[in-house]
Amino acid sequence: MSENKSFDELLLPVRNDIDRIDKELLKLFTERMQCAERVAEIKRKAGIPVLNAAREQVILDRVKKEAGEYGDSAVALYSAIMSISRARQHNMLKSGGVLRDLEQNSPKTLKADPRVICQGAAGAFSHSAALRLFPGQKPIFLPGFRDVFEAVHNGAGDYGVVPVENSDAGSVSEVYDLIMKHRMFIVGAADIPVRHCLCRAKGTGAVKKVLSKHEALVQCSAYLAAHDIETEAYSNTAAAAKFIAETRLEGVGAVCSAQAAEEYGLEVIAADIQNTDNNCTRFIVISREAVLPEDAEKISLCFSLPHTPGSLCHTLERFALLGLNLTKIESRPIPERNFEYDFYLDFTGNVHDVQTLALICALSDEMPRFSFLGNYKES
Ligand SMILES: O=C(O)C(=O)C[C@]1(C(=O)O)C=C[C@@H](O)C=C1
Repeated sequence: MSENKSFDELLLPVRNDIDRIDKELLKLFTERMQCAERVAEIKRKAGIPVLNAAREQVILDRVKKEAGEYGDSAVALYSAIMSISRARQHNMLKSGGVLRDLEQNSPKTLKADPRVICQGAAGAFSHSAALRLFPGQKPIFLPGFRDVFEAVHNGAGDYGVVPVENSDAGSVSEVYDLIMKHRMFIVGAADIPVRHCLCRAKGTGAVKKVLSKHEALVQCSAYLAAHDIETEAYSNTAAAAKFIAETRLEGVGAVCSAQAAEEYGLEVIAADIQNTDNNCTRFIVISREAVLPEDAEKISLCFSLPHTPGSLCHTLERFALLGLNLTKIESRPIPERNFEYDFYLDFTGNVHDVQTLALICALSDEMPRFSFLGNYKES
């Protein structure tokens, strides 16, 4: 430090330079945005899409080359500038018309007195979830997830209640795939605490093997391994309980809820055998039509991304720019497309918010595949 000057005094001239440069940058940024608006008007007349990936690549290659040692940083900066440019154009062109119609015209409340479909049998965790989500309704049980989706798809039921994720065992991938296959909307969600019991038919001997849903067996893996109990996957926890109550197979037990044990008159040998104390499963409500409450708080989307460097990062940045909090991201392989993926994204937000709707509409226009899955309340 020079003899008599403070750090502030030393910084002053360089900060003055930065302020002067920022002023110029801002002026140029504003001018560039006005160019983007002119481009949008031309695109409106010509009916061409906002995104032009080839043009963006030409710009990115050029700035990388011209910025020398700052090449990669310049690419990051220009990617952000062009993302903002696209967002402006999408707003002007009111992109994503289908989604805007959905936001305007979808019902805001769930149907009264609906027919609710669940997988499994009475006493299943889906049953608890259905009672939490639709108090007073008597759900209809079908054997598989596929049956639940088909029943809702063909109108035999209004809503289906299915699990999507467990805090210990992770996602139920079959359900994610069925959501896409049947183009269902998610219209509600609830987190249900999951406590498993080891049960047997009264009067049968020591349990050597248990039947239960695959996910439940995973959630109880530590206990079952410690007690040398063989496992066999069954369609559902409560269905397994019902099966062993009916067949009374010697040495065969079930892993199920205390309610299922009671429902089918089983003896509980050990309670709370799950690996973790706060074991919890998230259930969603699926529907053929969207329901978009004014106070919905969670949005789910599914999209694929172009195979370009940083495409996921730049997409997520757009959520950050609006202060939207991502609560889940998951990738699933796209059937028949080797090593290409759909991304499932959950974030807190409401589609009736103008900026959030604009972002979703912009993404729907830009992504190779895009589905808005729903905006719902969590109970
Ligand atoms: O040149 C265009 O077509 C534009 O829309 C402008 C612009 C940009 O900001 O440079 C924005 C979006 C396109 O994806 C490509 C480039």
